[in-house]
Amino acid sequence: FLQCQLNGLWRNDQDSLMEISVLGDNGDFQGQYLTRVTLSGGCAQISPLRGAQQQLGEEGWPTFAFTVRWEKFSNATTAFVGQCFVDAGGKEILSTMWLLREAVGSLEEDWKATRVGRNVFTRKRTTKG
Ligand SMILES: O=C1C=CC(=NNc2ccccc2C(=O)O)C=C1
Repeated sequence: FLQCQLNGLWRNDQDSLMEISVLGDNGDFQGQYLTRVTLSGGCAQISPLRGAQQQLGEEGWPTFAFTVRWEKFSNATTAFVGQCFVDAGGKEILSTMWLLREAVGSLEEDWKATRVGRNVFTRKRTTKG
């Protein structure tokens, strides 16, 4: 499918923006993540992301995974896994689940260091339409 190529600009439920720019020929990709949320109440930050997607060509929609290393404010990392779908109206969505790992001060606190959630990304309309 021509659709569900991951490169481009995506937006999630929290209104964060993700730009996937470099697609390697082995399914690797890189990009930037502009988060709208912070754990410490700081301002929005741009953080690097790296991932890999399945290369399916014509059949099926690719599964992928990527990690965001949150810059500056926090010693935290999020891993997203998901799949790209095209809905009945031809709209592409990235349906993902994520694990957010926050640094904690001791092994005793390790139990509370990882959060999990769902996130859906849709393409951000660019002016090019
Ligand atoms: O300093 C930080 C630390 C964690 C963050 N997590 N963001 C996320 C975690 C899970 C899903 C979506 C987001 C998001 O920012 O959109 C953001 C900034």
